Amino acid sequence: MTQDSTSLSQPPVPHQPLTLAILGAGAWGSALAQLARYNGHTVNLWSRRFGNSLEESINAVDVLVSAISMRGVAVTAQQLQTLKLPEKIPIVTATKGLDPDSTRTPSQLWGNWFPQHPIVVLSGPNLSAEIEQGLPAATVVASENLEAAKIVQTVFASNRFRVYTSSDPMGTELGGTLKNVIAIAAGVCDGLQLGTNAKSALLTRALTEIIRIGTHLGGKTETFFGLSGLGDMLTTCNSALSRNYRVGYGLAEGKSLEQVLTELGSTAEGVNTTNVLIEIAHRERIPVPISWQVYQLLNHQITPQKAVEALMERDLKPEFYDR
Ligand SMILES: NC(=O)c1ccc[n+]([C@@H]2O[C@H](COP(=O)([O-])OP(=O)(O)OC[C@H]3O[C@@H](n4cnc5c(N)ncnc54)[C@H](O)[C@@H]3O)[C@@H](O)[C@H]2O)c1
Ligand SMILES: O=P(O)(O)OC[C@H](O)CO
Repeated sequence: MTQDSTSLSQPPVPHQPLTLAILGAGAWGSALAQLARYNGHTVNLWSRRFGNSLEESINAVDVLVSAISMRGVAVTAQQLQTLKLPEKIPIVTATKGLDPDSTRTPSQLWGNWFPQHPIVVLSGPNLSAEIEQGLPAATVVASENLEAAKIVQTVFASNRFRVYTSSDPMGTELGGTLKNVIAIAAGVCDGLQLGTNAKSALLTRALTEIIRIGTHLGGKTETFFGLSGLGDMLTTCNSALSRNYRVGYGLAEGKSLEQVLTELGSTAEGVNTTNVLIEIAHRERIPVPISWQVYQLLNHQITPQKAVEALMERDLKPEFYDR
């Protein structure tokens, strides 16, 4: 068997066991902890509800990972600022959401609060239930500090989890965040049994919409065609394991949002993300027709059937505008 020539040109990677603090012992924090432990690393998995204090959990760690849902990020970071985080360690953010107060992404928030630390975004098609079963998956670690991204790559990469680096943290983060809005729409599409043609049309036009917003906010176009963009959209929009997809599916079945969220009993970031996204889109005057219908649906302004009609009856236009 010939060796992959690209691997010969890659720099040597540190394989020594590290100590990680993973904040958030929910579905994703627990799966990331399993991946890191699989590679022989020590993990302090912190929960606000049980176990060691935040101060104990971050003591002498080499890497900090945040897998907290969006609503807990600001409050946890504020707590962290009063503590002594080991100097210059990478902070990895794995949250897929937008801050409702500032409309900023988690990596922007972490970068603002901890300017001395390299910030790394971890995002990709990563349903935690599949990862915890040991099924193969891939993800992206993106940072302006490529050395930090490479460290995080080696922490998590294994024969069951392939990790790519990227120098586009904003694009990587926005792909994973914005697809949650589309996953709600995809759940509606399947719940109404609109067929395969409709689903393909929805996802293809949604990618155009994500790229329009994502590039406006600073992401690179090609990133949205990668694992953290198209890849994560395909996973989340096609799996009943996705909580955001289940929100849309439940709404199409005639359930109220409150009922769906109660039955879910877990984080569906797309609900908050839709509201923040529409605020950004209005402020920046970015057309987001699909996300707008999801927004109206979540805010009890329209039925699933009316949302489909509204999308189908929009003004006719070319698929692509000439540049
Ligand atoms: N589950 C997945 O498959 C998956 C995969 C990739 C990314 N993500 C993202 O990871 C994030 C977490 O998702 P999850 O699936 O683990 O959700 P979850 O509901 O299972 O867990 C959320 C975690 O955040 C913590 N948290 C919430 N509010 C908090 C607060 N105020 N203070 C401190 N901690 C708080 C909870 O205690 C819990 O540990 C989300 O942004 C999600 O989009 C999830
Ligand atoms: O369960 P969801 O909808 O939050 O999706 C989980 C991950 O984001 C999939 O990559």
